[in-house]
Amino acid sequence: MPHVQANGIRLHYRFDERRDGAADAPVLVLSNSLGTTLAMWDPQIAAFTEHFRVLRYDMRGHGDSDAPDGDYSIETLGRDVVGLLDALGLQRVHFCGLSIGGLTGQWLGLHAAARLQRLIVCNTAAKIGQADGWNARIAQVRAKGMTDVAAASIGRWFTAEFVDRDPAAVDAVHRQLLSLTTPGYCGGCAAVRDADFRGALAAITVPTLVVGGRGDQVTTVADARFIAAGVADGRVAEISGAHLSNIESQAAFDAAVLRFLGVDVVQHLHEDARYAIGLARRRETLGSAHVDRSLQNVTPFNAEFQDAITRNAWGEIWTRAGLPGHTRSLLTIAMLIALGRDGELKLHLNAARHNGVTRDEIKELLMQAAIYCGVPAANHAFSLAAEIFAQQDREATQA
Ligand SMILES: O=C(O)CC1=CCC(=O)O1
Repeated sequence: MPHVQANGIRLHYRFDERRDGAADAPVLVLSNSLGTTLAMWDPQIAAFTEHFRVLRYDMRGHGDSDAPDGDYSIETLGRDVVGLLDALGLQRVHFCGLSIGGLTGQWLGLHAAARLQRLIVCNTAAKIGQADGWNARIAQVRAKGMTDVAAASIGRWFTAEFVDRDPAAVDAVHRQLLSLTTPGYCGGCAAVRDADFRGALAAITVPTLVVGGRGDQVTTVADARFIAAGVADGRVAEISGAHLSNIESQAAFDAAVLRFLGVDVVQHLHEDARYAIGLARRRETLGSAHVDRSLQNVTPFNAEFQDAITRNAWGEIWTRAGLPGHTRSLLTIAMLIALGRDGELKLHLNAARHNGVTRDEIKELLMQAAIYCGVPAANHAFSLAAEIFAQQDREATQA
């Protein structure tokens, strides 16, 4: 288990060479979230080492790195990274950090830009949470240890659907949380509590990708958009999943990061990965119940068609970064009205709410359709929409 002496502590790291052994390949550094270890990046290693040498480390207070007593700061965590790079003789790297790792990334973008080629900050914000909340969490861990906080974290970090689908992956993260010491975890909480980059983002000039999880309630897609709009050269990739989106939506996460780092993902994406990305996007838009029904109804006759829809419609087009899901839903409804395809139209009138489309927006769309598709088409669409809304209301009262 290699360690370096960096910024006054022993920092544990792991360096995975590129698959083909290219010693001069660019380096991608991965920085973990509060409460996890460098093992949180296990799902990424196979795809990332196809293209990069991958350096991951346990942030101070976590895993096998030293956990000194006292409050940490994001500046200290940033200087740990600079110390790690110096110790390993690495001048410039790509840096990818999640949550507190994304705060560290913002600090590096401001104070160590010369060391960065490209910056990726994931499931993070310019400011995460409020001081009161962090102080309460610190007090809870000091009084009772990690048990309750670990259970609550799992509830925030993954969607319920993922907890059911992949309990082993969730359990691995739970064990990382339980392995932490009180000083290590509380020191990290203090660093998050005190970090606020809201007024400083414009000074980050390194090209930056901000990855946001559509199901992330901790650091939202709105937080991701705020960072991307604030830095000089930013863009957002919205993917499925909650806070630990690299685990929950591995294929989409890998694709977003690799695309930003210049890998021709369309070429490189394995069909299984495209299927996984597509299935997650399809579930998110149409709802898991509908997708489960479709999968249960697969027959030898329609299996290849179902597979093609998942990979192409959902894995390739609905996941493209160029338009938000909200716009794609509105466009899809408009096209289905024009084509007069009632079955698909009802499906998307029902699903659009999952992409943030409101009933008022659907009404406006139907008014517009009355001009461009004709009054009979819009009239019919109004009655289908009314049917769908009534059904949604019935389901809401039954729930
Ligand atoms: O602990 C959480 O739920 C969220 C979090 C904030 C910073 C981090 O790394 O995780």
